Amino acid sequence: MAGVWPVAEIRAAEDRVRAGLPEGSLMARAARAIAVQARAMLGFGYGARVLLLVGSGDNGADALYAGAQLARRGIAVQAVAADPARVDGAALAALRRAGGRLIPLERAGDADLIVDGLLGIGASGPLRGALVPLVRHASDSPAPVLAIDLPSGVDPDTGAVAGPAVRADVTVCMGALKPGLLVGAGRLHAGRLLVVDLGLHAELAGLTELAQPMIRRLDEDEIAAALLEPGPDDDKYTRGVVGVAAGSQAYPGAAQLCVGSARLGGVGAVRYAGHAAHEVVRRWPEVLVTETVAEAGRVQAWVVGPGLGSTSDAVKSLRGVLGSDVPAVVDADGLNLLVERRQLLSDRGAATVLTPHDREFERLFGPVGTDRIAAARRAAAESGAVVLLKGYATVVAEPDGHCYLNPTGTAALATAGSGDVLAGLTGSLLAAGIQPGLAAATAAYLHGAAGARAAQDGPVVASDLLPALRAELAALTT
Ligand SMILES: NC(=O)C1=CN([C@@H]2O[C@H](COP(=O)(O)OP(=O)(O)OC[C@H]3O[C@@H](n4cnc5c(N)ncnc54)[C@H](OP(=O)(O)O)[C@@H]3O)[C@@H](O)[C@H]2O)[C@@H](O)CC1
Ligand SMILES: Nc1ncnc2c1ncn2[C@@H]1O[C@H](COP(=O)(O)OP(=O)(O)O)[C@@H](O)[C@H]1O
Ligand SMILES: [K+]
Repeated sequence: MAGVWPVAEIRAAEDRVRAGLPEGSLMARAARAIAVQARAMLGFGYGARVLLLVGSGDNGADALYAGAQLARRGIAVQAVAADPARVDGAALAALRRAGGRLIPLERAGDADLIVDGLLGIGASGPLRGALVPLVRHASDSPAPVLAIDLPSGVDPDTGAVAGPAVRADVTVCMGALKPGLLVGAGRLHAGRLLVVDLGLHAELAGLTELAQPMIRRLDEDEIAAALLEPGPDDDKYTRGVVGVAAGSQAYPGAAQLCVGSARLGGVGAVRYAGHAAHEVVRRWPEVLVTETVAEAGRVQAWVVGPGLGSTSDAVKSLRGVLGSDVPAVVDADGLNLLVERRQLLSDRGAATVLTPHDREFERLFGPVGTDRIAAARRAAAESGAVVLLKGYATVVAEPDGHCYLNPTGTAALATAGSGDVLAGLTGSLLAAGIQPGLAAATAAYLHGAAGARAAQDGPVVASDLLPALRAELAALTT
C-alpha cells in the first residue's frame, strides 16, 4: 500500500527526519537517486550532455548536487538558473568543483537529458517570471526530461496545471507520493514515477493516529487480496447475488454491458430487472431476468442507472433500488434522476456508491474545479455516499474523507459504454461482500487495467473490456 501525502504533512515529517540526521544527508540521498536514474536514462556515460534547470529552492539544490555526481562520471553538465542570484551556493560550488558550469539559457547547447529542478513541493500558483522560458526550453527540446520530485508547473496537492508545465518522461519523487503526481493533469505530466524512500515514510505513518493514511494508492497485491474467491462450502447464494436495474427499450446495450461485467466480480448469480430483459438473457443466458425491481427477488447489492432513461419506469427502478436495504451503485441516468430526488439518498440506511463523470458530478454537487480530490471528498461528505469521480485518474472518496487514487487506466476508456462496465463491476464486488470504498477502488483499478490490456490489441470499444476484465482477474488471482 502506498500512502499519498499532502505537502503540509510531508513538511512536518521532513522536519522530524532532518532533525535526526547530519546536515545535508537527506539531500545527499536525493541527489544519489537522481544521478542513478539520470544515468539509466542516458544509457551511456562519458561524453553525454545533461542540462540542469535550477530553481532557487531545495529542488534546485537537488539538481545541482545530482549534476555534480554526474559530472564526476565524465558527463558534461550545464546548469541554467531561474535566478542566478538565488541559487544554493554550496550546491553550485559542488557542481563547479566536479567540472559542471552555470551558463545563461542562450548558451545552452543540445542536451541528451534535461533535469527539471525548478520547483518541487515549494511551488505555489502558476509558474512565474524566469521559470517560464526555462520550461518552454524543455518542451521545445527533443531530449528526455527527468523531473525532480514533481514536474515544475504542477500543483503538488491537486495536480492542477494552470500554465506552462514540464512534461516529464520520468519523475523521481522524494520520500513520499504527493497527490499532484497521481491526479489531474499532474499524472500525465509526471510520466513514469519512481519513489525514493528517504526515511520519510515511518515519520509520516507516525504523524497520523489513523490505521491508514487518508489518501492511498492501491497496488496490485492489495487488489488481489481484496478479491474473494469461492471456497469449498460456497454455493451461488453465499457468494452473493447482484441486481442490475439498467438499460431500457431505447438503450438495451447498456444493460448488456452492465450485466456483462456484473457477472465477473465474484458473485454467484446476477439478477436483471428492466425493459431489456430479452436482450440480456439472449446475450447472457445465466442471468435471472424480471421486468421490475420489485419482482427481482433478494440480492446483496444493486446497480442502477446505466441506459435507464428518465421515464416513470426509470424513476420506479431508482426508487425500488434506493428503497432497499442493500448497498447500491448509482450511475449515469440514475445520477441524473437523483438531482431532483436527493431525499432518496438521505433516506438510505445501506451504503451507496455514486459513480459520476464530471458533468454528472456538476449537476449533483456543483463544478468539480481543479482539485479533484477535494471535490470528491466534498461530495462524499455531503451525500453520505462513496463517490467515485471518473476521469484520467479516477478518485474514490469515502464520506469520512478517506480517498483512493486509481493508478490504472488509459484514455482509450473514453468510449461509449465504458462506464456501464465499471458500474456493473462495482456492484458485483459490493454484492460479493467487499466494503463500499474498497469495492469502488478495486473496480476502478480492474476497469483501468482491463482498458490498458484491451488497448494493446487495437482500438477499444466497451464490449472489449469484458474479455479483458476476465483476463485481468485471471492474472491477478492465479
Ligand atoms: N521532502 C523532503 O524530505 C526532501 C525534499 N527535498 C527537495 O526539496 C524540495 C522542496 O524545496 P523547497 O522547500 O526549497 O521548495 P522548492 O520546490 O525548491 O521551491 C521553492 C522556491 O520556488 C519559488 N516558487 C514557488 N512557487 C513558484 C512559482 N509558481 N513560480 C516561480 N517560483 C516559485 C519560491 O520562490 P519565493 O516564493 O520564495 O519567491 C522558492 O524560491 C523538494 O521538492 C525536494 O526536491 C530533498 O532535497 C530532500 C528531502
Ligand atoms: N481521458 C480518459 N482517460 C482515462 N480514462 C477515461 C478517460 N475518459 C473517460 N475515462 C474512463 O472511462 C469511463 C467512462 O465512463 P462514462 O463517462 O460513464 O462512459 P459511458 O457513460 O459512455 O459509459 C470511466 O471509467 C472513466 O474514468
Ligand atoms: K521539479
